[in-house]
Amino acid sequence: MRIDVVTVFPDYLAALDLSLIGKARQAGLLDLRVHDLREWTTDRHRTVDDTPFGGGAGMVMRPDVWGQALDDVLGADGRLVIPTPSGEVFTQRHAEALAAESHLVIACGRYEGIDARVAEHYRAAGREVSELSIGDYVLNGGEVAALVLVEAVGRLLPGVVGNPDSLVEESHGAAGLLEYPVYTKPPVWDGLEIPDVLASGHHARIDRWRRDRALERTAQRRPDMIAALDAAALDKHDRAL
Ligand SMILES: COC(=O)c1cc2cc(CO)sc2[nH]1
Repeated sequence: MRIDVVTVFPDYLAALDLSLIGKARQAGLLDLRVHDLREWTTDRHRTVDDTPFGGGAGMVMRPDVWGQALDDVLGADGRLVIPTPSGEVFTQRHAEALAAESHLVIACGRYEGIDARVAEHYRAAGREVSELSIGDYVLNGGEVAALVLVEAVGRLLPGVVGNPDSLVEESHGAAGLLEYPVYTKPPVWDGLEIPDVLASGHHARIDRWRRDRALERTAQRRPDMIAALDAAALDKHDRAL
C-alpha cells in the first residue's frame, strides 16, 4: 500500500519512521510519502491560506494550492482522506476499509479547514473522498489525526504485526468487545495477585474467563458497543452474565 500525507508541517509525521510503521516502510510493506503543501505554492510568501468568505475568525486553506498538490499526488488510484472535526468519527471499521485500498492520500488541514470545494471537486471527479474525525475533541490541525489513521491502517497490512492472531482479540476487533485485562510476571506485585484461573493451565476456563471480563468491561464502559453486538454472537453463557 502507498500512503501520501500532504501537510504544512511535514516534520509532524516524523514519528512514522519509528517502531512498527517504520519497520513496515523499511520492509517495503508500506510506501509512505510525506509532502510539504508549500511545494505547490507559487508566490514569494508561499501562501496556503486566505480570509474566509462570509467573514468570521481564522483563515481558510486555499483550493488552488490544494488542487495542484492533490492532482499531483492522487494519481490514478488515490483515495482522498481528509481529517476534519466535522467528519464521520473514525472507527476500526473505517481502518479495515481503508486498509483494503491500494493508495491513500491524507490531506492535513490547518486553520479553519480546507476550502469545501476541494472535497467537492474530487467527488465530482468520481473519487471516493472520506472526511474523518478521530474523536469529539478539538485539535489544531489534521496532522495528529493523520498519525492515528496511518497507524490504525498500517498495522492491519499483511506482515506488519508479527502475530496476526493478536489483531483478533484486541479492543474493537473482530469480537466487537473491549479487550479483557492482561497480566504478566511477577505473579504477586505490590501484594496484588493475578486471577487464579490464568495460572490454571485450563485453557477452556481461561478463554471463558477472558470473554466474561471482556463482556463485563464492555457493558460497564461502552454499553453502546454491547447494543451494537450481533445477538447471534452471544452464546447462552454470555446472555446469563
Ligand atoms: C478530532 O479532531 C480531528 O480529527 C481534527 C482534524 C482536523 C483538521 C483541522 C484543520 O482543518 S482541525 C482538526 N481536528
